[in-house]
Amino acid sequence: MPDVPSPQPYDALLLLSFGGPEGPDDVIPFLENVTRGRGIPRERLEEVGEHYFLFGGVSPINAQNSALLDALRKDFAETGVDLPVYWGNRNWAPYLTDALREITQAGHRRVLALVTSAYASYSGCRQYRENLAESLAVLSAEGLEPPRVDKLRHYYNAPGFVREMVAGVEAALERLPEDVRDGAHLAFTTHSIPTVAADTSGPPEAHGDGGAYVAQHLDAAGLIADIVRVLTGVERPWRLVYQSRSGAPHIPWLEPDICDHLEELHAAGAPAVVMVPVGFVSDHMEVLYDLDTEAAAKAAELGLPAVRSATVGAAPRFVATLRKLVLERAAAERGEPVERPAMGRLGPSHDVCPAGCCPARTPRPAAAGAD
Ligand SMILES: CC1=C(CCC(=O)O)c2cc3nc(cc4[nH]c(cc5[nH]c(cc1n2)c(C)c5CCC(=O)O)c(CCC(=O)O)c4C)C(CCC(=O)O)=C3C
Ligand SMILES: [Fe+2]
Repeated sequence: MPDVPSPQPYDALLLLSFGGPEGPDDVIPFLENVTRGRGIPRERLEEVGEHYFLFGGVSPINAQNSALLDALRKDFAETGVDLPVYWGNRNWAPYLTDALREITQAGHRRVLALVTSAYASYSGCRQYRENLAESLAVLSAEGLEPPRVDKLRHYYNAPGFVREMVAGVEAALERLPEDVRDGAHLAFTTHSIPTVAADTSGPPEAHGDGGAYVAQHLDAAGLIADIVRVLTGVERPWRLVYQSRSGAPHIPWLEPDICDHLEELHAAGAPAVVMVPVGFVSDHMEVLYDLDTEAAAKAAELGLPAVRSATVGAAPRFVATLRKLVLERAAAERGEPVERPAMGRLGPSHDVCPAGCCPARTPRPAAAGAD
């Protein structure tokens, strides 16, 4: 009899994401949820609200997560992985607390959380762990006995993520006019964050030379650029740039911005650019507005041929890599020896965030980590 892959000790997987508005009336309440106590200027909120209104007040992120949820369930069914998959968000329905309540009432005791952020950072890692702690506390206060929740390791260097991004860059290059294809630059983009948050991202011992956030993105981007070079036989210049900056202007955030980078490329005579959203796992608003709308308009204004490569979304190869990570972690929790596939130079991330990992400005209780 073939081995049946075991997810034990886990009895539920939780897809944990950001959430987004479903219509015009949701936009402001959603933005209020996102920015509660975070000191984002009012003007920035109004500006970001306009991005959503441009798309009928609907963020694409919920549909993207539904698709990922379906793809995970289908993959698990096909590979014999017996693990129910739930979904909860930080900022909009379905809310995390409701998902965890449902999980608790179904009798599940060990939950593995998969967050829709592939990298280390306060926003993409610890903040989700704080959300977990908060929701678990709410359930305890309701008299329920919530399950233990662990968090899956960062997957930016998992083979299925990297290979899917590579395939996306290859396909994007094909969409460029042939005469500029070989000369195209690769602009890898991710969410800008305050430089303070970048410098302290990841485990404390990783701080000091810029933090894990930038290091992990550089590792992934360099690797993708290198594989694309080998596959196409053409070496293309690449750079990691940033997008979606918010916060007050006097606080330093990671730079350069993608639009400034496009201007620089144009001034330097670059014939074309592929924008590679390496920092994002699906086509949510940051991708559809900041890249496909704003940066695309900037490139058009400059007369710079530009295409944007795909995010991994619910691609089968990405979903398969997530399943392997779930089974790897389950085996590790059972105390079995495991392979930890990882590409690039940094190696596999820790299973459990150590104390002081991606610290908050104001310390708050966090679950699924050492502190
Ligand atoms: C690192 C990172 C990721 C990637 C990791 C991950 O994917 O989690 C991410 C994802 C996302 N960010 C999103 C939306 C927003 N982020 C904001 C604000 C902020 N993001 C930050 C960082 C990140 N954000 C930061 C440091 C802020 C400043 C304030 C704060 O520290 O909170 C604001 C407030 C307005 C503004 O300032 O832009 C909004 C509306 C959406 C949903 C998109 C949709 O609706 O489709 C998604 C997936
Ligand atoms: Fe954000």
